[in-house]
Amino acid sequence: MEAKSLLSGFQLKQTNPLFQTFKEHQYTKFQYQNCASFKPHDSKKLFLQRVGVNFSLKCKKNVDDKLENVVCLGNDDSVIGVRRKKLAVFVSGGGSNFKSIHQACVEGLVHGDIAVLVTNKPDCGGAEYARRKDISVISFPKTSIVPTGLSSVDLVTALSRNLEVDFILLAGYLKLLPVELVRAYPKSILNIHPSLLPAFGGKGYYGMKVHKAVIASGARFSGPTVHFVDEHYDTGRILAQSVVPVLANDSAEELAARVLREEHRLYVEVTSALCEERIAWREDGVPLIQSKENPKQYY
Ligand SMILES: Nc1nc2c(c(=O)[nH]1)N[C@@H](CN(C=O)c1ccc(C(=O)N[C@@H](CCC(=O)O)C(=O)O)cc1)CN2
Ligand SMILES: NCC(=O)N[C@@H]1O[C@H](COP(=O)([O-])[O-])[C@@H](O)[C@H]1O
Repeated sequence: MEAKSLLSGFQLKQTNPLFQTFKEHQYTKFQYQNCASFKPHDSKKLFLQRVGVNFSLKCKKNVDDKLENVVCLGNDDSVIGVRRKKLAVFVSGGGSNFKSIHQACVEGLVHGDIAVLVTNKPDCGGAEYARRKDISVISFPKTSIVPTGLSSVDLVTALSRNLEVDFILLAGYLKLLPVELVRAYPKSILNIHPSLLPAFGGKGYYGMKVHKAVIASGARFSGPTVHFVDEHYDTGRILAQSVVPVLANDSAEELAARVLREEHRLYVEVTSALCEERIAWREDGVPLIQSKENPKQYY
């Protein structure tokens, strides 16, 4: 259903105090996400976006006195929309991608919240940040060094049943995810890798090892890849990539820093699309992202 025709189906009630807010922001045009799949009586909240700028107004004040989910009222005052998602992030180190995604959730760039951090290194920088932000931390896997870690079965229960996590984001997690978890979250686990997969991926390719291999190869370009996770290292379906130059005199550290800056941007962009249900699957199994600015376009 065309957004325009749907818009005519909803009388935006100007008497509602929320809609007074729209006037303050001089909204020129609305882009309705996934409206066609909702019926006026659905009790979901519609995630409205101002075309060109991702701006999400929210229906009630939260603890930070910030606005939360927008409400689009149907003729019968019903509400519809995209549900805010729950995320689990897996890290093993400093967690700069994790921090970047958390900040994007707080600022409203990502329609989701980080429910839990999972790590095999309970003392890592990512875990320390999580504790400072009152985000739950789970240790995984259970080892002699980390006896408090969860088993694979207990982790699946904790994430899927107790925390009701929608999506899992790997961000510098350096262990192979168990098959139980991969199968429990089909098409719902992403990983970011610091090279243009399928090049420079697989067992042994992580952190600085990747950038050293890229430089040694003479490659002129590198960049991050966000892909869905399957049962093997780095072989899941590629969802997004971004390219940065490899300069003639680059050290591995300089290249790593250039790629990492692009990782932070790309992972937030992809997580935003994931939480707004803007991921589509081509007939040949390739995942695509629906453009925020023009829903008829995919990339
Ligand atoms: N089932 C999956 N699990 C994980 C994936 C995946 O694609 N499928 N991605 C990795 C992240 N990763 C690359 O993006 C990656 C991480 C670690 C390794 C690796 O070789 N690890 C070493 C151990 C390193 C350590 O313990 O310090 C190893 O397994 O020998 C390769 C790729 C996360 N999990
Ligand atoms: N193969 C996995 C891998 O190498 N992942 C890489 O680990 C770094 C984690 O940094 P962060 O902890 O600061 O986000 C990132 O560069 C990420 O691409």
